Amino acid sequence: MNIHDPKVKSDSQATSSVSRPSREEAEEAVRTLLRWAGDDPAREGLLDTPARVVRGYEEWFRGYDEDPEAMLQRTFEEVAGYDEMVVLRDIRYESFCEHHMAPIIGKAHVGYIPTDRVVGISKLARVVDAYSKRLQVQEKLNAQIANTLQTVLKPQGVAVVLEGEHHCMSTRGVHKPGVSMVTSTMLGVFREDRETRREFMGHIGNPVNRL
Ligand SMILES: Nc1nc2c(ncn2[C@@H]2O[C@H](COP(=O)(O)OP(=O)(O)OP(=O)(O)O)[C@@H](O)[C@H]2O)c(=O)[nH]1
Ligand SMILES: [Zn+2]
Repeated sequence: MNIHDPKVKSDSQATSSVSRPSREEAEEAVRTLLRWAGDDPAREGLLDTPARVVRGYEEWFRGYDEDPEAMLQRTFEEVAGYDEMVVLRDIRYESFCEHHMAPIIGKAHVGYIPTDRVVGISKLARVVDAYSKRLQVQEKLNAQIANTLQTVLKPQGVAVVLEGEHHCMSTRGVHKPGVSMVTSTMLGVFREDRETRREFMGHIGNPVNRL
């Protein structure tokens, strides 16, 4: 698919201009898939399944209704001049690959060096969640988290490393369980300064060695 084709919608267009079907339409789509799988949606064990699946979608894809930039608005300046690296490592995330709608399960490691204000650490994890709970490719998820932190907090730099197991690779297709995809986005001083990057990697440990 050529995403530069004007007929192909970009991510932001796709999420803002699409009208949502009703809950009943969504449940009917699940019944169609159940029939496609070869089962009978009218049998007792499957009667409530469409409603459960739709409730599951509300949870798995709640990120479309969340605003990551708004999550970062409250910051704290009283940190006694602390201007060193802040790292949150091993943030579990659960996402879905946009090619197969299969789970991507992994860990995010997020670091930044504040300029004059810090953000509550739970908000870093909330931003990871808000972008995870959407259809994703790992590279995009990685870039979105890093770019949002950089744009809103305007720190000296941001580092985000993601590890993820893609169930589209482990449970279907090429069938390679245990494979972890590692991606990283380095911005500001993390990109420019090798020592800063090395300090961050030291804090999170080498993802590949920790599997
Ligand atoms: N770069 C990248 N690739 C991904 C991600 N998630 C899934 N993929 C890959 O996306 C590709 C889609 O390839 P296609 O050939 O269109 O789909 P497919 O026929 O189902 O391919 P197979 O998975 O190889 O069976 C596959 O190679 C997936 O492994 C991701 O987050 N990043
Ligand atoms: Zn996939």
